[in-house]
Amino acid sequence: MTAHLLTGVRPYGEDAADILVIDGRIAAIGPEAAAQAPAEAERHAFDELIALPGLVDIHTHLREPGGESAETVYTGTRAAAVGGYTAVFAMANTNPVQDNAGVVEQVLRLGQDAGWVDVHPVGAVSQGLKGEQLSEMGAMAGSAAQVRVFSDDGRCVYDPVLMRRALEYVKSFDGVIAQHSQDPRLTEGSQMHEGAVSAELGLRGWPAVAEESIIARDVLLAEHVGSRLHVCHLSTSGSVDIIRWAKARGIDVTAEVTPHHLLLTDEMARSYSPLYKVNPPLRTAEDVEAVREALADGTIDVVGTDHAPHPLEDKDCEWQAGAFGMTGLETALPILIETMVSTGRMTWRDIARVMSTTPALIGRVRDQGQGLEVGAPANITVVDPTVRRTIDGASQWTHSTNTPYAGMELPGQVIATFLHGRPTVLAGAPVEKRDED
Ligand SMILES: NC(=O)N[C@@H](CC(=O)O)C(=O)O
Ligand SMILES: [Zn+2]
Ligand SMILES: [Zn+2]
Repeated sequence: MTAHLLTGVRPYGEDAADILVIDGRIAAIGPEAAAQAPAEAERHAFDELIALPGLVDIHTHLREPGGESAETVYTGTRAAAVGGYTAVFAMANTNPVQDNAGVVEQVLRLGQDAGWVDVHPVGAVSQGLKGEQLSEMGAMAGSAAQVRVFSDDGRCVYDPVLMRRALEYVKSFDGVIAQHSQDPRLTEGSQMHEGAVSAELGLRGWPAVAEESIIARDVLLAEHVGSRLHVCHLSTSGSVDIIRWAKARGIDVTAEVTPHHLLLTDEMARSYSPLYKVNPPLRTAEDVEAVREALADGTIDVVGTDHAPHPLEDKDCEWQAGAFGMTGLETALPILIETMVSTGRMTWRDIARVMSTTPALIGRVRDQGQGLEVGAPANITVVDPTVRRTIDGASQWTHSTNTPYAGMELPGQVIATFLHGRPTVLAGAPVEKRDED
């Protein structure tokens, strides 16, 4: 038997209550926890700290296989644990692409061997992400990886016929298509959000309509075939309006926003630093306000990090040559505290909903996101919201350093993470898996 007693902690930021964990499950919460704790239980004093259900990232790039110079499953999932995550959905744009049962099972195994978080591989929609032929979605769904989320992320499923077929196909196993909504024709050579700043800087613009037109098409397709659509990294005020309309109409759509689109604007491009180059691009202050409001009112369902590590040479260069993407697993919760909790827009229960419960539901994962309740799997994140830290790319646990928050002071630090009852992070640092685990 393994047992942990978390004392003095505040579930969801509410009244302090001890939590007893036995053999991977929450055995008791409240006054009875200490009384029921076996003598050998490991004790953790977490007075004044906040407990949340383990975070679930619906959108992570782990890069392995093929992109190990940026990240491996090991380093990426270790960064996830340090960020408070207990599960991640690993995007399919690896090399080889996660478009068949063999590759998704390889990523699943790498995740299990690393042991930092549960890794749920995402399957590609199209073979080789080429947007032509459907991938072996059924085989991936039936594989050991039990894939339910399918995405060509990094690329848009542009062909409406292919998109329709994909939406139809995943219905048979309750899957979902996670779309990277970007019209490729309207964004050829685009470098940053199309607006006053791009005009001033002389960088090719990326119009909001390139995102919004695809989302509008896709919600109508999802309605037509009666299937489930997830919109990745929504970034504009117009996209929020379309999702609000679609939900009011009863369309089965969920939407995601990234931490960076909740905090940063296209003004950052004035630095010409590719650290701020991301897909979709950073938008205007009005868009930031719209996505904050939409996350608070439930129009946007979840926060996905879109953690996109890149090797230094792809970011330490001029803007035009830089790669799109920024790391995010270790800064997501601090940014949510900064933008949504400290501002009074969301409670800790709301944070648990958008960063744990709903992402697990969208991905049809049963042993995550269940909340801090007796009998639930003991996936628990313990956070100190009062600490303020200056972010420094070199001291993060991800293998890459392309964080846009370097030098920025952000609130909150994850002190501990428990994955199915086993600590993966203690005192803010990762804990290696022991043989007896
Ligand atoms: N977000 C990004 O800017 N980049 C992602 C791809 C993606 O999420 O579209 C990547 O794989 O690097
Ligand atoms: Zn994308
Ligand atoms: Zn992505």
